Amino acid sequence: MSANGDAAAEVTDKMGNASLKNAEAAQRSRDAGWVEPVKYDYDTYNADGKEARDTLDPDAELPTWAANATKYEWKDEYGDVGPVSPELEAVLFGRETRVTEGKYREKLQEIPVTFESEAKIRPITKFQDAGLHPVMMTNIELCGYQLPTPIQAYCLPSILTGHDIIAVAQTGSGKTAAFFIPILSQLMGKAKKLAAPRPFFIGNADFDPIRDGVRAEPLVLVIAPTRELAIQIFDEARRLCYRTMLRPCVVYGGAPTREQLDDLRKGCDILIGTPGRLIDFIDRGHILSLGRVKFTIIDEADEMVSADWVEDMRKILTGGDNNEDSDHIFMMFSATFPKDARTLAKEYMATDHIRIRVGRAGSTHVNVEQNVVFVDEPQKRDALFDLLLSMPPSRTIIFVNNKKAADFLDDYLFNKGLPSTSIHSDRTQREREDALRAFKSGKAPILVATGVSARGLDVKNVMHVVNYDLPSTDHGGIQEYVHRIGRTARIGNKGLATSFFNDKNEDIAEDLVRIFLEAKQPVPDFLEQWKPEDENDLNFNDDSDEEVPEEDATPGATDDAWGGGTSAAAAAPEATPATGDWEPQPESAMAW
Ligand SMILES: Nc1ncnc2c1ncn2[C@@H]1O[C@H](COP(=O)(O)OP(=O)(O)OP(=O)(O)O)[C@@H](O)[C@H]1O
Repeated sequence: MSANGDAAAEVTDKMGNASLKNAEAAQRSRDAGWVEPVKYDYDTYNADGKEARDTLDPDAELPTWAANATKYEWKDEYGDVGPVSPELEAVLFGRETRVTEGKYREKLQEIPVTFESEAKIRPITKFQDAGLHPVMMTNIELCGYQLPTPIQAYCLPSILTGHDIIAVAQTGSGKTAAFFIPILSQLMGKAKKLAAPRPFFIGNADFDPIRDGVRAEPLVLVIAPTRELAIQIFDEARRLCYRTMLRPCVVYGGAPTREQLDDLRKGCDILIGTPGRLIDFIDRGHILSLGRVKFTIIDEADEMVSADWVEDMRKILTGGDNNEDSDHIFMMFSATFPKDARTLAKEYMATDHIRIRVGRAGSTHVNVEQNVVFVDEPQKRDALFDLLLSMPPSRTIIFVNNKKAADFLDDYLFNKGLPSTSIHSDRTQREREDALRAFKSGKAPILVATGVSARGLDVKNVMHVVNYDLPSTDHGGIQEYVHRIGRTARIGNKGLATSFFNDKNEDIAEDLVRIFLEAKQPVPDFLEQWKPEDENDLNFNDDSDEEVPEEDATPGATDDAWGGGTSAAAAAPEATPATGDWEPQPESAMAW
């Protein structure tokens, strides 16, 4: 046999061995209880345009875009509250796919809250005490929210007094509902007066969005950094707007502009979007006007005020026909808020804004058990496979640091018979939505992701987060770590985070050790050298308030974690009259 022949035989042998090994691995995966992986149908799902589609199986079902998800559609004859829709209720509030409160919920309630405001506010202890609209109360009940979380306890009364707000609370602690409940409750019943004219389209077979549609003139604008997060916020809005005239819409890149446009033309009171697509629409003034916006909410605000987004944010907040009246309220929410970001954030806020912080900004939750194991780079793949097989199958997110690595690892796991899929910014939006759907439904309970998915994702029963690659300090660093591991242990559930560490990760070691010590997690020997001298004095640099001018610092506010403010009164909240029954807010409180 020629040398070439030998080489070819060797390659064939290697391939044979590899497939044998993969077959063995697949068998081990089945024995461990993982479901069979399902191949993604790229041809069907990515076929673009009618011609491409015509070549495919006509029965192949294409899922709808998340932006087109069903919502409550109001009819003029409804009066004040719309009738119940059992089918829609099942879709919106079904417990099978939604995160529900876990057994360790009381741990959420124990976290100390720092509240700074010139206004006297008393946190609520029950939703019934917040003076919410009755339809909102019913929707809260349908959501299964029995008690307000700490961030909600403070945000509800604060937002009802009409202040700008910066709110920081740990991952999975209900920040989305913390802003939507009070805002939507205030708008309920007033939507008819405030909203722009609506077209008649329900049941109107002749409805033509171009001919009959209207310009979208939302009252609420929510800006989020990623498409998946925008969709998720939209889902919460669909639930909390149920049976009301308030119509939520979501716009994000990668999905057909035309369909989002047609939806906007049916009327939009609550607009959620990612910056790029929002700007597209703002640039077309006949499609979207921000002139009526009363509430602007910036989610994951520390990310959105960073240099990466500065230009986009400027365009959105000042580039169109924005409502510049003083009654326009701004709010910022995040689980992390480093000092620099806080300083930038203040530029968007009124001087009398309220600051609410649950725990230390950027701390992790005790409900997450955090582990770190030393694994040399070449051993990581095998270590991951062994790790996945060493515990009962459960929804797992594996974070890597780049798109190539995500594809590569997804293929590796898939070839080993594990039910994986992946999500990152090089995948088409169709693929991203399908990946998430497969992950949520359990068809692909292993999701390989880049940092794009670190923030906000709220998926039921994510039991394990693996940092296959730890984030480097110049790409997200410890903040990203906090968001990543926050995909598990949401709202009183427990979860596990495992991070692979080796010499490449030394840059994050010190921050990681501090986070472990703060959360009372065991620090392994190989990280000992990064422990601070005094383990009881964890000086989180970004939690200090050094730039506060001395004359502004209030006594007792020395450990204020806000990056300062002109009059940071570290005030103990005081009483607001709590109404048990719904009473419309006085006009002065509504300010419009
Ligand atoms: N009061 C409540 N009681 C029970 N569950 C709640 C309550 N409020 C919100 N939730 C649920 O908690 C989950 C987490 O909420 P949400 O996604 O708003 O968290 P978050 O604080 O924004 O987290 P992250 O910082 O990771 O984005 C959601 O599934 C939501 O439906």
